[in-house]
Amino acid sequence: MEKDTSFLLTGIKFNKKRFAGDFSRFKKRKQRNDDGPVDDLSYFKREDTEAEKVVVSVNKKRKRKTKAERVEGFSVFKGSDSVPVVTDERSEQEENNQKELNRQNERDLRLRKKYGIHVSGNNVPSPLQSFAELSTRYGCESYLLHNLVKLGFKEPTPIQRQAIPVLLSGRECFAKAPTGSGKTLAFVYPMLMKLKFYMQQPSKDGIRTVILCHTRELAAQTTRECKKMAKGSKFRIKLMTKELLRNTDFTKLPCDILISTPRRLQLCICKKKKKIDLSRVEYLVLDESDKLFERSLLEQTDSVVKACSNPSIIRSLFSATLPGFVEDVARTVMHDAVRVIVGDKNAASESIKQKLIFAGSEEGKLLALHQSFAESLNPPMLIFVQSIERAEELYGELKFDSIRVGVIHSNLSQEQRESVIDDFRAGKTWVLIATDVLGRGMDFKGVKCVINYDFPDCAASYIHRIGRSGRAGRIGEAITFYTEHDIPYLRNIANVMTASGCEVPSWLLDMPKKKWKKHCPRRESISTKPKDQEE
Ligand SMILES: Nc1ncnc2c1ncn2[C@@H]1O[C@H](COP(=O)(O)OP(=O)(O)OP(=O)(O)O)[C@@H](O)[C@H]1O
Repeated sequence: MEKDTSFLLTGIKFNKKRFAGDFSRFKKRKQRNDDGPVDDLSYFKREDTEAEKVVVSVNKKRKRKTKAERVEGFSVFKGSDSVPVVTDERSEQEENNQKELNRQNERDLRLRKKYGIHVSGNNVPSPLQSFAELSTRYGCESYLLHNLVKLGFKEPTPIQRQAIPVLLSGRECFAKAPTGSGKTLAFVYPMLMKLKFYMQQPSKDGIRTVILCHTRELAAQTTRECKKMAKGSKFRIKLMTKELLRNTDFTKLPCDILISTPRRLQLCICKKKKKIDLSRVEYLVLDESDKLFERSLLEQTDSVVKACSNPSIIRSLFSATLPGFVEDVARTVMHDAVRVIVGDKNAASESIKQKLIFAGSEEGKLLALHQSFAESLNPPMLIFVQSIERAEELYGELKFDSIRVGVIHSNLSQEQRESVIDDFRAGKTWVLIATDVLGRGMDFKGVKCVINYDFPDCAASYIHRIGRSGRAGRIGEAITFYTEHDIPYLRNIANVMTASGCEVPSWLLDMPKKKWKKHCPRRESISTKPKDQEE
């Protein structure tokens, strides 16, 4: 039965004779749909012309190509597969556009291959060929480009080439790139570019960006880097300090970028009065994201992520290590994200020469350390131990030697920690003994050598610790002492070494694999005193 559509034409006098041609076309379509219900959606479909069929098939090929680009087995970051629907007739212009698009895709693939960039996700934006493209493609303000020049950065690093366009195109980003490869700039710079529109009239919308860092030291360092990159702008960049936490009415805090540890920010969220409002945050960065999602920080991180409730928020997760559980978390919080992986998944930075030394016993470690100082002390140097107690013990052993040594761990006050770091940065101390509190994220430019005095507790911790050297393309050295306790886990380190291009003796690779849970064995105390003289 024909549906009565006459109400659509009420009040219109229709000259059927004059528009007979058009009228007959409508009639034909009606007839065709007499077979089925008129309100079927197919009523609105029209037959593809031959030209359109060609375009559609080109689009299908494009669609397949985009999918092939994804890293296999990774389906988290699926989203809008927004291949444009071509409805108009194909013109010469469109054909040229398609050719240009294909050329662009090929250029992107070549560039990614050259820099070891792997991407997954839909319609991933083209990587940057140079920093100049920030201006030509994205209209970056000149003061920001000048800041890059002042910082001496000539070329983007691989992670910057890909992550910056992803964030600038308003996509969420899940990124893994080697230690010391410039991830901080990769997430700070696009933020500064996106926030630019408010520069003339600072926003009164409260906090617009949050960067979470796992330690106060890293938060302080990131704040400093942000300020360097934003120099010349009016951005209000704030570090969440103890004082700010205690004395601030957060309902009135003018702030564009807030950098904090999850613990301090959680305290502000839970405050009874004058508490912080994060519901308007536009950008949330979880730096060292795998650490932030570890059990010790998970609850605090989670409450910050929840408090940043703006539905159009752009979140990004950055780290040099990317275990499966972080991807699982990403699945639950991110939407239409792009995943960017630079280099091998389980590798350390390739510019670090890695060595394993069998020290036999605790005594043997101390001897080996003294020997390496005597042969070639190559400061500045970092020495990692597994506990606060052992850090103090080793400091006690070395402080009377003729080398300038410092120690840092979480039992020191904030002021003491800051002063130790300042001394190390200024070259007043040459050797810094540290627990894992300094194992991640810290950028001491000149560190030439890292010694793992105590074997690290997991592969990720190994990668981050040794990554304190060999930063920004410099050459570094990493020496790891091991004793009988550590032998079952040697194979895991050997795997990292192989993945980062280091030569590893074949006997090491023949060792059985052992699933690595937190390895923190009881070790004899560090002491040169004969046992009967120890207190
Ligand atoms: N494009 C660039 N060219 C040269 N140096 C750069 C560039 N971008 C960043 N750097 C420098 O590289 C060093 C390492 O950067 P950053 O601390 O961001 O590394 P990262 O990838 O976050 O390392 P980690 O994983 O250890 O935290 C810094 O000293 C930074 O100033």
